[in-house]
Amino acid sequence: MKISARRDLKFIDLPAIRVATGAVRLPGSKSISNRILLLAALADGPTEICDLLASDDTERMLDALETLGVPIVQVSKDHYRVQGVGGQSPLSFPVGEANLFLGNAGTVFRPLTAVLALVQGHYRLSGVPRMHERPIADLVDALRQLGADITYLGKEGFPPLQIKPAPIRAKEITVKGDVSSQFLTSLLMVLPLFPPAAAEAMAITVTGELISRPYIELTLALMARFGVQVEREEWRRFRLRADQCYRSPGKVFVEGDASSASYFLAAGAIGTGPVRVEGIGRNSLQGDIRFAEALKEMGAHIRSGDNWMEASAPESGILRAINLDCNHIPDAAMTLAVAALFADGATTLRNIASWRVKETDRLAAMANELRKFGAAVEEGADFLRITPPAGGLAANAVIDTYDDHRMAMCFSLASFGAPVRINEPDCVTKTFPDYFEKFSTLVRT
Ligand SMILES: O=C(O)C1=C[C@@H](OP(=O)(O)O)[C@@H](O)[C@H](O)C1
Ligand SMILES: C=C(OP(=O)(O)O)C(=O)O
Repeated sequence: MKISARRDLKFIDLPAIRVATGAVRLPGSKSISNRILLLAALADGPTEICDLLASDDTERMLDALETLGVPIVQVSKDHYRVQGVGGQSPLSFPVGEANLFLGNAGTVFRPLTAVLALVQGHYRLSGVPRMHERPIADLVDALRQLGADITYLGKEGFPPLQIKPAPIRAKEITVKGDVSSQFLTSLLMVLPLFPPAAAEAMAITVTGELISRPYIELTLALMARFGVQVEREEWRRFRLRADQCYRSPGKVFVEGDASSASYFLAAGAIGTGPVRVEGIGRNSLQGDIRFAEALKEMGAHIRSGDNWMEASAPESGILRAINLDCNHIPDAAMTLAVAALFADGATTLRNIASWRVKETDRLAAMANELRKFGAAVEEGADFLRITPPAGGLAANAVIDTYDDHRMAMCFSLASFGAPVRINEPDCVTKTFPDYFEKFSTLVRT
């Protein structure tokens, strides 16, 4: 049965929800979709991509690649054919001069900066105002070590950027790992663009702690699908085996999005369940699959198969409070922060300083909005401690979403405790345009 949620462009009102059961097919993974689109463009020959995510972040990558002259055909709704422009040395795009608007998509802005810094063209890269507040200096510093000509057009260390042709020298470089793993991902993805002899001289050393490591594993796994093996020494040093270039795997399928799965699995864990997500399974490439382990620690029942996962609530109906290092699941950890409202004590989510430089300052935003339900929230430099309100969640809270898709999606779960209004719900278009429609098919008042 569908819930009757009132919705217009400005807000969505969710009634108090008691139960969540059923199954949803997940949208494609954002992280996999954008990596595969770029790898396909850099490969030699055509790649068929099935189950690609349709959302703002993937549209930004598709638009950028088309602007650069990469031939892309949409075969059907989520099925694309990309004609790679690789196989020439040095690599260049058919369009050597372009202005690219990349929205707020980190998985587009950072990797394209690295690729375009090497291809000897004139490019300007910009995004929404928030993208111009998200740091990129660590990546630019690493590319400058190779000789790249990159200028900050606004504030030093932040987009927008201008890239000009420059002599590039392959050499050993360093990159900081403690602000975003996307910088290392971007450098890894361009390793095969160097001519074979030069690639031998290339190595990337990470300085400082490397955060969000599963996303590096995802990058390496997808590069391997496109025929490129990277050798790594622990999480410190990465280099290419000689003489490798990207080769189209022919046809690739995009898994369902594990971060998007977290909202539905949490719904099952809070609201009776079982709730099943289809499109990811126990062998997923994505690190956010480990969100299910956190839910299990909170007492939820989890089952999984090759292409599905399912969550249901503990017999007691109440989740256990946890104390968890969430560095490996930075996106899905936001879902845990809202699930914490339904726990039997104070939940602590640690090692999430990167939240401050994402779609919004997520530590501050999350603390503000959780307090609207009467929760006691301690906001540390890199942690949150959430104590649920003793007498149940305050009714009719009005939640601001800060143009952050995950704020909108994870606060839908608060409706299991009380009616809630979510402002500006359309920010979900970044990764999951029909989130609220899918959510409403699972829940009952
Ligand atoms: O590489 C990726 O696909 C991503 C890496 C993570 O960012 P950080 O490495 O900045 O934590 C994650 O939050 C983001 O949504 C996607
Ligand atoms: C941090 C996120 O996005 P981005 O890829 O823009 O970094 C996210 O989706 O939660």
